[in-house]
Amino acid sequence: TRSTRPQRMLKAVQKNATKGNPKSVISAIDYFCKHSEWAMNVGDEKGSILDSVVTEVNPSTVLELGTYCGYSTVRIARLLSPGTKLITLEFNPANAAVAKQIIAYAGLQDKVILVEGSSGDLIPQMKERFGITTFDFIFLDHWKDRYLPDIKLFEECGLLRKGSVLLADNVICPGTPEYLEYVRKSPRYESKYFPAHLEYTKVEDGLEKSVFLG
Ligand SMILES: O=C(NCc1cccc(CNc2ccc3[nH]ncc3c2)c1)c1cc(-c2ccc(F)cc2)cc(O)c1O
Ligand SMILES: [Mg+2]
Repeated sequence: TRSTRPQRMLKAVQKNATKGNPKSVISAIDYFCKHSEWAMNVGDEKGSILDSVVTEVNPSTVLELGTYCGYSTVRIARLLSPGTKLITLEFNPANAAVAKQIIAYAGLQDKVILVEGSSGDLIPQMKERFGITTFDFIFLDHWKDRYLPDIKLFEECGLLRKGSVLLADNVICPGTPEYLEYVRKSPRYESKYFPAHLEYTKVEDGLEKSVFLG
C-alpha cells in the first residue's frame, strides 16, 4: 500500500540527515517540505521564534501538545539543559510511530517522553503520572479548537505558576480566535503576538506568547 506523508518524511530524514545531529534532521525536514511535499511542521521561520522563546525561558518542565512527526520536538529538545526532559502528546498513533523514529534519529530520545493520547485526557494526569507540579513552558500545536479548553484545563489542574509561558502555533492560520480573545482579554495573562508566515508558504500566520501572571 502507498506510504504516508510522515513515512516519506522519515525516509527523507534517514537519507539526508546525519544520525545524532538534530540540526541536520531539522534541515532535512525543512528541505523535504520546501522541495517535495508540504507538511504541517512549525517550519523554519516560526521555528526560529520558537527557538528564541525556549532559549529565553530555559525551562525545566516542558509540555508539547501535538507531536506530529517530531520536528518541533527536536527543535525544543536540542535546546534543553542536560537532564531536562520534554513531554509531548500525540493523538494519532501513526504520527507517534514516525515521530519516535525521527526523535531517535536526532539522538534526543533520552530528552523526550512521547505519550500517545489526547490533551483532554492526559493533562489531568500530568501530576500523578509524571510528577509535574507546574510547567515552565508549553507549546500548543494540536487541534486548534482544543487550545482554549486546554488552557482552562491547565488553570483548573494548577499546572501553571507565575511566569509560566505558553506559546501557541497557528493563531492566524488555521486560526484560534477564541483562544486569542481569551489570552488577550484575560488579566491573568500578558500576551504578545509574533508575526510570521504559515510554514513553507507566504500566507500570514504567527505565534502567540502568553505569560501566566498567577
Ligand atoms: O491542524 C493542525 N495541527 C493539528 C493537528 C492536525 C491533524 C492531526 C493532528 C493529530 N495530533 C493531535 C491531535 C489532537 C491532540 N490532542 N492532544 C494531542 C493531540 C495531537 C493534529 C495544523 C494545520 C495547519 C494547516 C493545514 C492546512 C492548511 F491549509 C493550513 C494550515 C498548519 C499547522 O501548523 C497545524 O499545526
Ligand atoms: Mg502548527
